[in-house]
Amino acid sequence: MSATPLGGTPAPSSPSEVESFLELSLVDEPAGVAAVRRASVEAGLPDEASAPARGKFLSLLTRLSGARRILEIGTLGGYAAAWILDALPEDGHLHSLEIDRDIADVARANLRLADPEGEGHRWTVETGPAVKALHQLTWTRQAPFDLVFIDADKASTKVYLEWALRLTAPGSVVIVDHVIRAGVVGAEAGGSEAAGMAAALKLLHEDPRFDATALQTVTGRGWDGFAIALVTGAAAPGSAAQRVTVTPMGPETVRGALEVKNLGWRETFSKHIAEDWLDDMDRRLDADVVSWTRALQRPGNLTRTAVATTEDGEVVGMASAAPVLEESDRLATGAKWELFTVYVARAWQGSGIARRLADSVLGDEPALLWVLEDNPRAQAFFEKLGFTPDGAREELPPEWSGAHDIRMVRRA
Ligand SMILES: C[S@@+](CC[C@H](N)C(=O)[O-])C[C@H]1O[C@@H](n2cnc3c(N)ncnc32)[C@H](O)[C@@H]1O
Repeated sequence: MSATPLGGTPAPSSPSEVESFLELSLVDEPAGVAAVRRASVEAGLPDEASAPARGKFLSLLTRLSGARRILEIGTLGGYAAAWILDALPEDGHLHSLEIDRDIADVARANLRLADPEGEGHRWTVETGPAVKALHQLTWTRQAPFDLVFIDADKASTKVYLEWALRLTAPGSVVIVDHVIRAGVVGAEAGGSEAAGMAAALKLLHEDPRFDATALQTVTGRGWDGFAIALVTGAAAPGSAAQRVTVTPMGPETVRGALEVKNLGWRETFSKHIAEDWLDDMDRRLDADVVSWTRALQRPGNLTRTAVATTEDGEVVGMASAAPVLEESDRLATGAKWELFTVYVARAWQGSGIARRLADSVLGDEPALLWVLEDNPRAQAFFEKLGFTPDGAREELPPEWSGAHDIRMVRRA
């Protein structure tokens, strides 16, 4: 049959006919993307590019996830890359890795058709073995990537997933294409590709830093499938961070928690607050320990606290939240809880502890927080927790040398 748009006849009756039917009915290939597909065929590239419906899926995923920094492993002629670029915001960047020099040259020429002005700032095709490039990406400022698309040599997929963990942040999305090929998924099915995919699926399942599923699909090329994973921010299995426990603050952990907080203030605010003021804060530590301990034990205390403690009993992180007190905040945002503090000792930063602390005091309830306007790192962390700036801005007291806080809100 010849596939026809909705309402056409006869009905499609095979996977390739259904695929053509869906493409005609649903997937409008943008002109630049179509040009890349045609140029790839003319260049005689292997017929291994994503199908249009898969390309559109990647494009939608880019928009759904709000991804700005994207990593693709396995460029081929740049067909999937062109779909991603079609959805990428103006200030976004796609970094794509291709081992074959000739193929990478074709991909660059193709992507110039789709995005002539974007080379070097909206997109880059890097030639060479992906593992080498991934190693170098850890030293550049391009990571963390918001979205990683793994579509290269299947035997190495587990290794690419391990790199993806190093090059992403909690909230990032990872797609692995072709986890299923002709129904083959397990190592027992034989071959290095099947073994590679089986190892990748095992990692996606067992490593708490991923929360993943896989869907099998039928395309014109046969029985296929992809996995999709969220990077969770949990600690690596077996790592020291995983053995850190998060519990409510008690009298025995108040001092450690306040020491972590005071150090956090020095690291974060020393350019805004005078040294004397920070020294005073340290001198008040004993008095603060007494007042925090009393406050925690006071009947009806509504403040929620959390501390992160190592196996040796050292406090390496703390967080606190309380019901929103300011009527104006509550009315403007609908938030129930205000996150007051989240601090993690420097040596433990980046290991998922801050997220565990914040989750412990907020759960998933609507919440707000105020954060220094000039602290993009903290704002990026809170964005990964689901907070967004709502436009409110306040000048801080005089000792803050004119600095401002902005309000960030996480709705239900
Ligand atoms: C399935 S194709 C990619 C298709 C492309 N993502 C798309 O959907 O349009 C796989 C590509 O990965 C490349 N590749 C294979 N091994 C690689 C490696 N070790 N490093 C980088 N690229 C690799 C191949 O040369 C090939 O072009």
